[in-house]
Amino acid sequence: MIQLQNISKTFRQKKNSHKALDTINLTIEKGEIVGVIGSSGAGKSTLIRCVNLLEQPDSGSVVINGINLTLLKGKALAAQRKNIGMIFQHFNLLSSGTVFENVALPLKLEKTDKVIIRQRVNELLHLVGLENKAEEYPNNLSGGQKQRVAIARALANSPQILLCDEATSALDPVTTQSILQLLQDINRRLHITILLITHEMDVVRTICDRVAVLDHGKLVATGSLEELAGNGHPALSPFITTTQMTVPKQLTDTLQQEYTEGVFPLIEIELNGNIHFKKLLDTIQYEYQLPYNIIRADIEYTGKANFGKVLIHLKGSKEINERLIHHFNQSNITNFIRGYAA
Ligand SMILES: Nc1ncnc2c1ncn2[C@@H]1O[C@H](COP(=O)(O)OP(=O)(O)OP(=O)(O)O)[C@@H](O)[C@H]1O
Repeated sequence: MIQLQNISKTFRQKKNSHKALDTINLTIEKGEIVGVIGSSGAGKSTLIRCVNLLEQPDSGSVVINGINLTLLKGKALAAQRKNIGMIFQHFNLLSSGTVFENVALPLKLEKTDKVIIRQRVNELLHLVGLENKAEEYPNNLSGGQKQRVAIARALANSPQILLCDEATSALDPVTTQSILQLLQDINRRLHITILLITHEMDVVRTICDRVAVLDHGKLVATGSLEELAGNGHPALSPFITTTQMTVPKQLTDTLQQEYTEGVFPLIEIELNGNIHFKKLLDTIQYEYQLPYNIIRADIEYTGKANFGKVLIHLKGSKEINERLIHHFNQSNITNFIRGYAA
């Protein structure tokens, strides 16, 4: 179990100081996969680096399986760190060493017997599906293969915890899925606790049991995606759809900001715990009996909840369109009129 208790960290540079982490309290149970999300600069890397004390917090405690790492130094700390593997966005492999040598490195540093090293490295390469690449150099591998080598190396000392700092951010979507599958497999087979940083909601949806949302150094929400999305938690919405939906060409030709005769509102609606897509369409179609066109839809489904955005062209009379928009406003359904088009 990982317990982060009242962790704070301020970076000071000349006259400037920046509080990167502000009194973070987070507990991660053994065997969990927890994703940390937050916008750029929110403190994600700093937080994950505090877990293995690559970054020393100014105050607070990092307690792992009951041992307070923040009180340890030197050899005692090094011994505890062996229990925590880490992988990075850019893999951080030794380009002058073969795949075998890269994976063997942590064991060599431990002065492990050569026969045992060979056996263990082969086991690890088998686990990550690279048994036939042992003698290759990292430069001859794809991004996904490099990350597999990094994962094998991170597991060399049989850690109970794996920290992943944007581990799939440099990979294409298909490779991302295969690395996530590998991480999930490792979590299940070896019961390794995984704490990962990501800015991709897909990563969270694919493998995380829980998500922790950081905002300006503060932990603003924790829970399963279903819980947070189901409650329409505002902390999640920036990671779902941040950009405005583009209006297609056939509508921009007649798009105008004010209502006049012959144009109809183009309305962007946010889907969250407050409103489900199906309920939204039922309201428009059956309750208000309003003709409409769905112009764009970007929807994620998690459990019973959905979240995302839809762009709808309401084609009713001026009065009924306005009544529906009033209903949205009264019901806390976030909406934004992008203009009026024919
Ligand atoms: N070594 C450092 N010295 C000074 N400031 C730092 C240092 N490391 C991080 N910061 C600052 O602390 C804040 C949090 O940084 P951090 O890298 O943890 O954020 P992040 O959420 O991981 O961002 P990103 O998604 O862009 O990687 C940022 O404002 C950053 O500039």
